[in-house]
Amino acid sequence: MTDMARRGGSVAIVGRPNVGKSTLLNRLLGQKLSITADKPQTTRHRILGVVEQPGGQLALLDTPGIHRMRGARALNHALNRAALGAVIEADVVWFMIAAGQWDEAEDRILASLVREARPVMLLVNKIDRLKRREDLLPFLQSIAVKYEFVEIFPISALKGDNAQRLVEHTLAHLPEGGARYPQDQLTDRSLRFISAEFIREQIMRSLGEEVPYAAAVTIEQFEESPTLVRIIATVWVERDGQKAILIGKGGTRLKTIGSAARQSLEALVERKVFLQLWVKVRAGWQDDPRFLHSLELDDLK
Ligand SMILES: Nc1nc2c(ncn2[C@@H]2O[C@H](COP(=O)(O)OP(=O)(O)OP(=O)(O)O)[C@@H](O)[C@H]2O)c(=O)[nH]1
Repeated sequence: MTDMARRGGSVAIVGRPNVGKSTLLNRLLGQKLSITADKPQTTRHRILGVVEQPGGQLALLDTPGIHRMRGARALNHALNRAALGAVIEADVVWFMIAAGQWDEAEDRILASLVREARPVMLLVNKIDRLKRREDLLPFLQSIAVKYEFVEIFPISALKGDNAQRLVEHTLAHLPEGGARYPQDQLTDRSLRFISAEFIREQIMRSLGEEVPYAAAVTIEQFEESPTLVRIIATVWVERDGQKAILIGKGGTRLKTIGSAARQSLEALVERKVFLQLWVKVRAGWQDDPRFLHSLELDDLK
């Protein structure tokens, strides 16, 4: 097959927070690119991951979970905008839900997808979690009537069940000649950006409810050599109390976060990583357009 003939296109992965969108992206890439945690609203950006297959190329767009806006902080608007922006860019949409769960949030998301008129494949994730397998079929029947989905796919992003079939079926819906990224390109995000995300991932994972949502990471220094990547980063929080929690007694929590982030970065860059973290307070950053701009959170990316 010539390169010109290879099928390809963009696929937006959308759904409510925490259904497993980033887990699926990483699974299909065969490596971690998008951060995951057992908490809603982990993903804050649109993350491109390019999946190469013999039959073509999928440009997967992982998106922030679409959520109902409580209050109207600029950050929340940016998250929903990033998700819907990816849908507008996409040739096909993967609408992900968790097996057994369809309520008002799903109705709302579906309504916005219908408006954009893209072919929608429904992904029913976390089938490995179902206690009774026989519950799956009636659930699939009950959601099949919601919309004319192009296909409905039960999957497990975590275990990989049905993931390869999903890719093959999706390629069939993408145009010939649509592969647009070089075959060795993984993403359009810089290593610097991914580093900030990997640090944020560990904050999401190691702290309770409040602090992760008040935290943002910026990279102050990023130097690469063939053997070492040297990173100095600042973690921004909104209040002094959050700073104290993040640092922990005698600095232990920050140390644990830094060490876990360093390890996951080393796996990505296949080099040693030196990582230094600072914590600073910036009240109201979630409403500060200039700061959101510096986090690349003000565009449709
Ligand atoms: N059992 C099970 N857990 C899964 C599966 N897929 C994802 N998870 C878990 O669900 C949680 C959320 O996964 P994420 O991939 O971060 O979810 P997300 O949809 O990207 O979340 P947001 O960033 O909030 O939009 C994590 O703890 C995952 O390990 C699955 O197929 N089975």
